[in-house]
Amino acid sequence: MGTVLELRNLTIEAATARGTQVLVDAVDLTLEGGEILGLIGESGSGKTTTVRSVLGLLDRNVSVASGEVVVLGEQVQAPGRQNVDRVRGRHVGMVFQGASSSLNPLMRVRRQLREVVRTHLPKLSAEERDTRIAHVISRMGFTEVDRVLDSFPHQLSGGMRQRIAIALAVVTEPEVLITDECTSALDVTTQAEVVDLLGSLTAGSGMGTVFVTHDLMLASEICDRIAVMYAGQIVEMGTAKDVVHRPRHPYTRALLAAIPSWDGGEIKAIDGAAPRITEDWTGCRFAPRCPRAEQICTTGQVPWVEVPGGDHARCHFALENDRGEAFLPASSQA
Ligand SMILES: Nc1ncnc2c1ncn2[C@@H]1O[C@H](COP(=O)(O)OP(=O)(O)OP(=O)(O)O)[C@@H](O)[C@H]1O
Repeated sequence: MGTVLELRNLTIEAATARGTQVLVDAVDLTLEGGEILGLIGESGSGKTTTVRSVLGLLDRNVSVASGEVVVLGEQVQAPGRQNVDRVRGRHVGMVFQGASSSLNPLMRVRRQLREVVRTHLPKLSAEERDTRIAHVISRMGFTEVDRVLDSFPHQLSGGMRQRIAIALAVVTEPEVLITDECTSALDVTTQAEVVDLLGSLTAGSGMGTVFVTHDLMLASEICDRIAVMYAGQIVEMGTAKDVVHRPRHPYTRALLAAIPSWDGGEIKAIDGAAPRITEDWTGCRFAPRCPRAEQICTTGQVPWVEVPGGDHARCHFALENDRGEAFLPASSQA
């Protein structure tokens, strides 16, 4: 289906009163049409900044310092260059936490959808536009299409509103869908419905979805691949199955250990906090909190290690567990 989004060696910095802070550091990611890529990590790890760069929505003091963002083969972000307007809304759709950020409370759903289609697909006739709108609403799982289209947002439940927000994002049939904590404000049942919906919209389509969440278990349910972010870097990248069942980075293992009832055992919070990253930082960012850290981890570059099976981890000890024992081959761990 082809690559729809690439982040190449993307570094994003913020100018702050305390000097330059590196928010996203040399991130490489690709998204294929038809796949869901999870971007997960603790609050402050740089997930939102990463995806906002794709949408051209960085804060005024934040900018791309090096690298590039490429959508459908076209560079849309690079240092001193931003060309996002052509793709945003038309080729890149977005859904954020809480539908209220994308819905206009004063407009009926039908009018909101019409405005999006009119803006991004001006050549469609009124009839084609309305056919597309009715179609997208039924794809969202609504059976009473007209009733939903004639509603104001406040007349719908939270889960329905979030599905309308998704409809607004996909009505133009974008190749890239960015979702940022789009299920966080929902109860568990509604969350599952929205996750299923994203799965069915993406699978087998030409659209790739980036699913940003702090919830590793939720990501493992919906995503094909998962990228784990820590202090601005991708520290592990692999298939969802491998990242959850054979985590290669101590941070990923710590995230899993912090999940209630993951293995029925004790929940272990990750002590300490992620460091503030400046341009002269060296060594592994997780080393101060890592149970496996040794002297080598505190200086120099940390290698991006390919592990058998094709996944990657940014760790000197990616081939060992926290006790320093070599991992068994995947085939013997089932
Ligand atoms: N405009 C800004 N100026 C300075 N620092 C910023 C700015 N915006 C974000 N940051 C910092 O960048 C880091 C990454 O923030 P970001 O929101 O991308 O993380 P996140 O992983 O998405 O977290 P969350 O889940 O809480 O949204 C944080 O330390 C944050 O404080």
